[in-house]
Amino acid sequence: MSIPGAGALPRPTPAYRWLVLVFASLAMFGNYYVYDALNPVVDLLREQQGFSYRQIGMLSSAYNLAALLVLLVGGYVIDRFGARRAIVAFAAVCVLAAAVSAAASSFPTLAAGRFLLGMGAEPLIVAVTAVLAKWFKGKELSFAFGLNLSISRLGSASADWSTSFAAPLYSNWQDPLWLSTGVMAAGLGAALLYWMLERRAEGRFYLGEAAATDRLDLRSLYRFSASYWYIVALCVVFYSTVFPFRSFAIDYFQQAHGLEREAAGILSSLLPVAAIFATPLFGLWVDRVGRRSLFMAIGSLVMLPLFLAVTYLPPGPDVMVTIPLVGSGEVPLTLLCVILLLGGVFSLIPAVMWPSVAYIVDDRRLGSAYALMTLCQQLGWIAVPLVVGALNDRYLAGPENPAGYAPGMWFYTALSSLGLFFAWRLWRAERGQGGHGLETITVGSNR
Ligand SMILES: C[C@H](NC(=O)[C@@H](N)CCCCN)C(=O)O
Repeated sequence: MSIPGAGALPRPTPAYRWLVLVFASLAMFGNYYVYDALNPVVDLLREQQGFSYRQIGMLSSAYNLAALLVLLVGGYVIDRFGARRAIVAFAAVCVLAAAVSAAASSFPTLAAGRFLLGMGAEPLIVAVTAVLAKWFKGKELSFAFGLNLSISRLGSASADWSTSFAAPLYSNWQDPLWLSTGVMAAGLGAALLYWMLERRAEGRFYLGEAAATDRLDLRSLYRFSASYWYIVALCVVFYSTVFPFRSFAIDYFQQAHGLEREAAGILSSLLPVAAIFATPLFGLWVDRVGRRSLFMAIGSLVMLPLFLAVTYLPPGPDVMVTIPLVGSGEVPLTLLCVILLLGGVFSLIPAVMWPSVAYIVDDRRLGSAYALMTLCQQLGWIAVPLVVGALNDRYLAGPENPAGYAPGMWFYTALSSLGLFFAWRLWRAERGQGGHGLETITVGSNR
């Protein structure tokens, strides 16, 4: 929407832009916290509610199913009502979803809460992306995206850390979820502050044309190149591996490796913590050197042996890991090394993969390209927790039978090898005649 007389208005000041980034990112902090708040209560849900691993997998998939449905119309809602209102509305849905989950007394109600969360959380991510594009286009857009993602990951890490700083809440599975409702309510507060900031900016600053949101145009399916589809395929298998692994990780560290809940939470948090720092750095590095498809292939190669390493390598000596102001825990050296390596991959691949799409797809279809990629991501991510949950149940995984977790780890490994295959195909395509410059474009080059 263009603003009348916009030409006469100044662009927003840098301080105003960065304040917008802070509030939009705090809403994302709440969003990622609520999603990950379920992970540390998996063992309690099994003990206190008698849920099977298959049901835990279904809770995860309920989120993705809702996200899949709502992403089809989310772009329309954002275009129709504006990102400003959409952010507040979707953040409010997340608060409601968190409260429904915390108050649930049965599996269907908890599943309904996670379904509702998918309806709010994924379009909230899309709306925040649209807001950042609007305020930062032609300015520090990549850096703003990087910082936004880092603050979001801090939300994920904080949910893991709640096993330490909110340890007394973990006598039952509901209190940690009430805490997550409070955190998301604060996120809604941040969304409202963002709403006020943008309203105040109207008539004072020129914000440019509203950016293309991630609106899905299914006709575009036929128009993308092979390189785009290799990236989408990598995105699907990469996130279908990492996110479900995270969903089960705290419980897995407790049951299969005998860690205390606090230590398991600290260990699991190292994945997003590594990403908080490393994602923007990898982004800056790749902008300088190019070689994007090669980096995606390297990331996929590093990931390949990690799930088998946690399953079959000896644990090694215990090491004390301390997170200042949060807590500390003793974790086996092998697990620590694997999670740090996985954290590196979790930083490298997203830092390279999402921006790479912008080099491959025409500007006018970028919104559609991202929407389609997110949609495909949800499809894979729906299926994998169901499979892993079923495998854990089928092979009677538990503290008395840690080997029962091995089939799930083999499944992650199979997905990782597919990821490596797609990354390799992308690398070959990009080195050939039809390459889009993923290997060559750098900040110094003229494209
Ligand atoms: C940038 C990317 N985000 C996504 O993949 C989202 N569609 C889903 C995030 C859900 C986190 N609870 C990422 O986080 O790497």
